[in-house]
Amino acid sequence: MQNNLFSIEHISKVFSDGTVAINDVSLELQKNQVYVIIGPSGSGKSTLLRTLNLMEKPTSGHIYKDGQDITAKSYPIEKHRERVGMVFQNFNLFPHMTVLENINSAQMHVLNRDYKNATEVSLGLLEQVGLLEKKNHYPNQLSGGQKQRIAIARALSMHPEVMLFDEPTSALDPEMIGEVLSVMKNLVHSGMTMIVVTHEMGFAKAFADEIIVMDQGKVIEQGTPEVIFNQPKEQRTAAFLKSVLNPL
Ligand SMILES: Nc1ncnc2c1ncn2[C@@H]1O[C@H](COP(=O)(O)OP(=O)(O)OP(=O)(O)O)[C@@H](O)[C@H]1O
Repeated sequence: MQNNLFSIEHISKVFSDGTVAINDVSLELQKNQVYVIIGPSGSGKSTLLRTLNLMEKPTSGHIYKDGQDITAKSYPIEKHRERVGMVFQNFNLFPHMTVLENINSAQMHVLNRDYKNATEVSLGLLEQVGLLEKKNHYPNQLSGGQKQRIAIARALSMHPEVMLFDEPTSALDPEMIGEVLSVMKNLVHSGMTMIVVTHEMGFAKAFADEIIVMDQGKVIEQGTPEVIFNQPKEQRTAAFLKSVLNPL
């Protein structure tokens, strides 16, 4: 199918201690769509996300991107990662580099852009995330929300085809969550696929084209926010949503 980005076919991930993190998952992910993966703690959401940039290699099954088997031994992982941006819960900025250097780094070392071109791209992205005035600061001079906005800018500097977000707001104080979600909101349908693991149900409801619900290593159902929130097929989905939406 022309709009297919990833075809995930029967993947499982068993860690060396025997934990089955993903248990026979198959999914089709389309270009320029927003997917939000939800589910209880330990259900395999992060592991599934990490298989898409091969930070975790499935123990069995295959993942195809644009028809090519990215799980094949011969597949060029580094080239793949250039096209797949990742934003982590804990930002992963380089502490010894300024904000500008953080965003320039991969552009210069991986894409071979010269300093002038990289800086031009970085300054544009800093403006986009509203942090131009912080360009000469170091990460430890920033709030958590600012660090995450810089991490998003850094991932965007590679002009990725797909952005993976692994609980991007869960390490933040509540008052900083909105500024990060607002940057993410502006990326929705901007030409890239977004795959987001989050407990922010407001984001899922407002911006997901499709919600993927996981439990115990399996995708138990998937559908539009309307269906998942209002008429979930699975009792486990209803119970999970109740626990996060009405915890008391
Ligand atoms: N490197 C690892 N070695 C062994 N087990 C692991 C490893 N990474 C994750 N797991 C286990 O795999 C299962 C799935 O973990 P994963 O982090 O994917 O779940 P999750 O749904 O993202 O959870 P959370 O919402 O708490 O982040 C869990 O039981 C976890 O303990």
